[in-house]
Amino acid sequence: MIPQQKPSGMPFHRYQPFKPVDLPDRTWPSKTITKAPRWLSTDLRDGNQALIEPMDARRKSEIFDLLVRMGYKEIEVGFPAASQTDYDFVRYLIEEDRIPDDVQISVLTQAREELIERTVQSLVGAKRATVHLYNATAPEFRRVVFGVNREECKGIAVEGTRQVLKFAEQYLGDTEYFGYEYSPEIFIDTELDFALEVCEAVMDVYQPGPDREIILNLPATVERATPNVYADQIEWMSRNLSRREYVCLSVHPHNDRGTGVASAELAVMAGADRVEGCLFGHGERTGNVCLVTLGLNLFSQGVDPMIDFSDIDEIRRVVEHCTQLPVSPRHPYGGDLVYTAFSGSHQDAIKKGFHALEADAAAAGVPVDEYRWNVPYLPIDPKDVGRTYEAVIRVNSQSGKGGVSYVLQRDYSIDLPRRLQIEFSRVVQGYTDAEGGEFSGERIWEIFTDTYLSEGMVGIMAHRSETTGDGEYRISADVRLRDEIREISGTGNGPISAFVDALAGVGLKVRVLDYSEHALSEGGDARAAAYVEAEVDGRVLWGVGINSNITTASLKAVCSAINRAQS
Ligand SMILES: CC(=O)SCCNC(=O)CCNC(=O)[C@H](O)C(C)(C)COP(=O)(O)OP(=O)(O)OC[C@H]1O[C@@H](n2cnc3c(N)ncnc32)[C@H](O)[C@@H]1OP(=O)(O)O
Ligand SMILES: CC(C)C(=O)C(=O)O
Repeated sequence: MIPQQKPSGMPFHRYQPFKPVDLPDRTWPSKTITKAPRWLSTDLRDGNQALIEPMDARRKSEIFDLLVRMGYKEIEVGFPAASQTDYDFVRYLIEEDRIPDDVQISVLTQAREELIERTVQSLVGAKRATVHLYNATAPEFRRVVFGVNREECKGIAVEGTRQVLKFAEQYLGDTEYFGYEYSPEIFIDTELDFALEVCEAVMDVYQPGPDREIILNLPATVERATPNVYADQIEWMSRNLSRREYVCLSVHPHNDRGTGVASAELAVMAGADRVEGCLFGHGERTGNVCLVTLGLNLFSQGVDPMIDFSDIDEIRRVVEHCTQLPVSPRHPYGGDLVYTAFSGSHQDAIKKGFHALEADAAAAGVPVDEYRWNVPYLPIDPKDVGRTYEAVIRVNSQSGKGGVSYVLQRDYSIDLPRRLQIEFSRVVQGYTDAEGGEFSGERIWEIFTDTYLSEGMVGIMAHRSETTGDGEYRISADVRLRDEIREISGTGNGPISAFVDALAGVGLKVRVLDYSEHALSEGGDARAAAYVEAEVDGRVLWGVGINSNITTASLKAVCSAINRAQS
């Protein structure tokens, strides 16, 4: 019988389901995203206002330069009326000429005259600048926070817009491109007809038109609905807004339900032209939508994100340094562990995937770095974001033969035959079970050498051989047998069988079942590895030999199998 879940006792009756939007002819579910939306980074504003220690000018400047290097063209640089630090930072960017000509900075303000004036003043001398005005429009905010009715709430937005225009005219005569953005804050909880009414009223004042776009930004200030509801809201607004061709419809998802990325993506499918967010999802509470995830999600679908993520670790380092908050090791695309497989079946598939990729690329005559990426468990090639393959396969107690052998091959050029992989991974498993934690390449190599390459009962000191006229192979060898050096000789159809014959003469019975060898390196000091599967005293096990002489390597491998049988 299937176990029955029990009521949790949690006070869920205190919460109400979010009301869906009545939009039966919604079109977004059948859309796909084929080009990057316009991005706005609000790392220096929404991201900054939620830090334990807001960034100082130096840290803000580092983030700004990073965003510019990455290719962001719209950057919200602060809330200048909030603090002297924010104000001074905007002044610094302008006065020190730190803003490239093709970058539009923006600044946020409440709809309060004295704040708007100071905000606009902060922009004097900027070539391109946007003032972003907001006021909360949701019913609960109208009632509790502002104590206003719908008309009065709309009036705040309208009056604020007028004041922005007035002060822009007064202070920003030299600005080459002045932009205006309006956000009905808490849009997600605002009645759609009212959100539309406020946006229309704001547009009536601003008068968008050719070369005079207005950005209407519809924030999921607190993410409270499933992403499909947000998408319906955006599609509804997109369909019903007048002057749509002059409106840049922007979204600003937060991540309270953990679905900020999905909300942004569905919103773009629903008609949003622009997305506001922060690198690695910084921002109020659970954060703003993560721009890294959104960008690289597009990349993974073959769409140019129009942002350069090719050095993800550098991006992460700067963000961690400036925000003084760590990025989770599991963070999509940028976390330490996100291109790593510890578990055996994943490692096996990845290893096979890499081989197949190389073979397919070679067959197609295309460099592997250019070939269509398709490796199991890795949505993108870690190299495309500046990672190496070093950390792709790491070994712990969950790992199987694929992982262990991959690490040996990657770090030591050791290419174990399949049955030896199985045998050795059981050896490693014994250690990982006993010791716990992750095993580095060095540790695995140490176990490998202890297991297969260390001295034992028998060792080969020297050997001489000749081939007789009828193709028989004769060997005589000096072997160390326990503490004695003995000269032994034997014949066979090759060095291994002749050596096995010689060993039989001193009572060591070995039956060789399988053999393989490969070069470990190229050039004058080339070494080879030999692998022998042998039956010794009724046990079947592998031996390994490494030497610059391939015959010596194979005789060592026979000795290694005998020694292992004794242990
Ligand atoms: C969703 C968002 O992220 S919005 C951005 C939020 N970011 C910030 O608030 C950071 C910067 N803010 C600040 O530093 C301060 O709030 C300041 C300097 C702007 C204003 O400070 P204060 O004047 O002390 O006001 P306070 O912070 O208490 O803000 C609340 C007041 O502003 C009013 N208010 C809040 N938002 C708005 C708005 N968008 N438009 C008009 N008035 C607003 C409130 O109704 C309240 O008014 P009341 O005092 O008459 O009740
Ligand atoms: C000011 C607006 C855009 C905001 O930050 C929010 O609603 O989250």
